[in-house]
Amino acid sequence: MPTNFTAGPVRVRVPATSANLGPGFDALGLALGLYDDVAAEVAPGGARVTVTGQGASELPDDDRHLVVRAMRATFDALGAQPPGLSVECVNRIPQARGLGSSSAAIVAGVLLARALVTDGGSLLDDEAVLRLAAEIEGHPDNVAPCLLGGFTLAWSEPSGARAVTLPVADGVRPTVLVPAERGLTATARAALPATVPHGDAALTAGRAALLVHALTAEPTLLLPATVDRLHQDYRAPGMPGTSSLVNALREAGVAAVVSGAGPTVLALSALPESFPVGTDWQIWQLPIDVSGARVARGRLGHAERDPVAAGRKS
Ligand SMILES: Nc1ncnc2c1ncn2[C@@H]1O[C@H](COP(=O)(O)OP(=O)(O)OP(=O)(O)O)[C@@H](O)[C@H]1O
Ligand SMILES: N[C@@H](CCO)C(=O)O
Repeated sequence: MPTNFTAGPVRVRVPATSANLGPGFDALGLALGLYDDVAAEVAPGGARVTVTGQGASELPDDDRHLVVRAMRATFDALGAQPPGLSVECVNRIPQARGLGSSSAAIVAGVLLARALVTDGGSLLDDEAVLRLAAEIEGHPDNVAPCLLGGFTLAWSEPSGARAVTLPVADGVRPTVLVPAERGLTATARAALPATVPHGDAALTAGRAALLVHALTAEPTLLLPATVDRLHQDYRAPGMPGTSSLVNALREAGVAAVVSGAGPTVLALSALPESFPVGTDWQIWQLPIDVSGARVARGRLGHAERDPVAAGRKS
């Protein structure tokens, strides 16, 4: 059992992620070049969280904050609970939009707690970090790309979540179309049926397999490869604007899907120049993040505190 915590703060940069990618429900995910920066250090008592950027006036500033909850769960796993925590968050990932904000917060918390415990890396290896983060989140398809970067395929075994990273072919250009309205993943999951027709399951399994090929080797197949029958139609009544935009983009030949549990739309191929998206949507072309979460020693610096999203092109 460790009893010592490292001196001084640690910080982490965590990417946004888009899960499902159409037919890969709870399995496929992509890390995107839009980041939250979080720093933490051990403090005398209680938890104090400061937030700037996304969610600044809305998120809790104490033990209820998701980063702190993930840190506490990790300290429990490591057998060493510090008296208190001081946490600073600079958030750029919009929350409850389908861009993996909760997974980013969880991954940040798990990695920060591990880095604050002396010898934390040997007590909790990277595979164990994935298992713990996926357990806290409830499914592995966002935490895997957030941790590993790139295009990931995640699955769960009796011992917990596992994931592999696959190379993405040139020519895959993610664009996210982000609405003002929010949608909680828990609500979107409650809209799913307990069973689906065999034909829908068979079609979606085939397209998920095709999607791995399309993303890694043949992007011209992205449109047929992103057909899903497991979740998007069931969730459409709860996000009609998202559903209409996905359908319109697909009719225009764009491989568009609901990002995660929505309501953001992810396009994996370029939008036609004059496509009428409407003014309700923010349109961001984002690079694929290939590094995943990055931990460093020290407080957030000037660059990490800059609220403008690095890599984001509107
Ligand atoms: N950076 C953060 N700090 C603290 N809490 C957060 C943070 N990001 C998300 N949360 C919590 O998670 C909730 C959103 O999680 P949810 O899983 O519904 O959406 P998401 O992760 O943004 O989308 P998706 O899982 O579909 O990609 C927020 O309402 C908030 O309670
Ligand atoms: N696979 C998850 C991703 C969102 O967290 C879902 O669609 O519910």
